[in-house]
Amino acid sequence: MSNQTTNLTIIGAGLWGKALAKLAEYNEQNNVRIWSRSSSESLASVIKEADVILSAVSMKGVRPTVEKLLALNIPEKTIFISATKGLETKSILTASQIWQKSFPNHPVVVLSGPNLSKEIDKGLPAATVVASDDTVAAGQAQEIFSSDIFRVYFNNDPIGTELGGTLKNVMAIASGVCDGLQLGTNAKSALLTRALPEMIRIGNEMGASPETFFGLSGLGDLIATCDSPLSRNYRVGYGLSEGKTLEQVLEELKSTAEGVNTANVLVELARKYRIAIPISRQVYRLLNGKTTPQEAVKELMARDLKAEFDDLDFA
Ligand SMILES: NC(=O)C1=CN([C@@H]2O[C@H](COP(=O)(O)OP(=O)(O)OC[C@H]3O[C@@H](n4cnc5c(N)ncnc54)[C@H](O)[C@@H]3O)[C@@H](O)[C@H]2O)C=CC1
Ligand SMILES: O=C(CO)COP(=O)(O)O
Repeated sequence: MSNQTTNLTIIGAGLWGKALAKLAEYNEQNNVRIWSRSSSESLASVIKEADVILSAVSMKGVRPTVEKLLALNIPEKTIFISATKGLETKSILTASQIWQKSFPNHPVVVLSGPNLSKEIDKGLPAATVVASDDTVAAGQAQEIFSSDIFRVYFNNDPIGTELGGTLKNVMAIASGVCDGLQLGTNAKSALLTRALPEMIRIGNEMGASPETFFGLSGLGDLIATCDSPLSRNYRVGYGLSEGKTLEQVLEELKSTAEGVNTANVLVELARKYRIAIPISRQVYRLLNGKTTPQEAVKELMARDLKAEFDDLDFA
């Protein structure tokens, strides 16, 4: 590991931005600054010396953040890291796609993995993935965050890495429903196992490598989020299964549950590219008051019988 100081500015001081700041500060060679909309300092002053700018804002904050930064003449060598897990309404772009389209000459890295912020805050061990077409930038991101409590892998499939974290949020809502209705371990196992090919089908259409979904950012994050009451998306599903309205659940949560918006965007994406998304579709219907938790389960069980692997393209 190099001893050179890296100036890192984190934008977004929510749960994830703060946890990432703590992880970066754990390594003494990093000089970390954190900024949010309510900060007293100007954005221009906190990014002035930045070698790396990490965005941990929620999906709806990505475009406004990008627009603020576009006005600030950032040197092309500055690396952007995107830690958001979501899809933009209308454009159907991921956060890193927005960053890369807006800053085509900058290296963009995705950071995603099974990383429940409350566990990370306690200093519990965890692992994640940094992914980029730019291997040097990915290596630098790896150095910033790697420590004896955080193991950072890299790959060169940013879209696959990002989609793992994004699509599992919808599955976590389904999983919360499954547990809330006390459907049992067999049902949960079937749900999570069938969730993976559904995520891979979407990934195939968006240019991701199927194998990425079997890694930490796919299967890893699916397991973490779908089996933990620390996950806000899981809690959305659990709350709905208890008969609460979505508004009630979100009010109680007082935090971001990206899966709600992602489910709505996914239905558009599936329509456009004719992708079968049976689980996500039931989540969408439930979130939009078009079905009940019990009815959604019945509909999934009544689907046409099919071969287990006939819809996966691993080519
Ligand atoms: N909390 C966690 O365990 C993890 C969260 N993530 C992802 O990180 C992202 C942020 O999540 P959290 O920090 O947990 O959410 P949060 O609700 O705690 O914080 C959201 C942050 O986004 C900012 N924001 C929202 N709208 C904005 C706008 N229009 N302009 C500028 N900033 C805006 C808020 O000021 C706040 O700093 C989400 O995409 C989430 O899926 C990823 C991994 C772990
Ligand atoms: O992405 C996460 C863990 O990897 C956080 O999940 P929630 O957004 O559902 O809390």
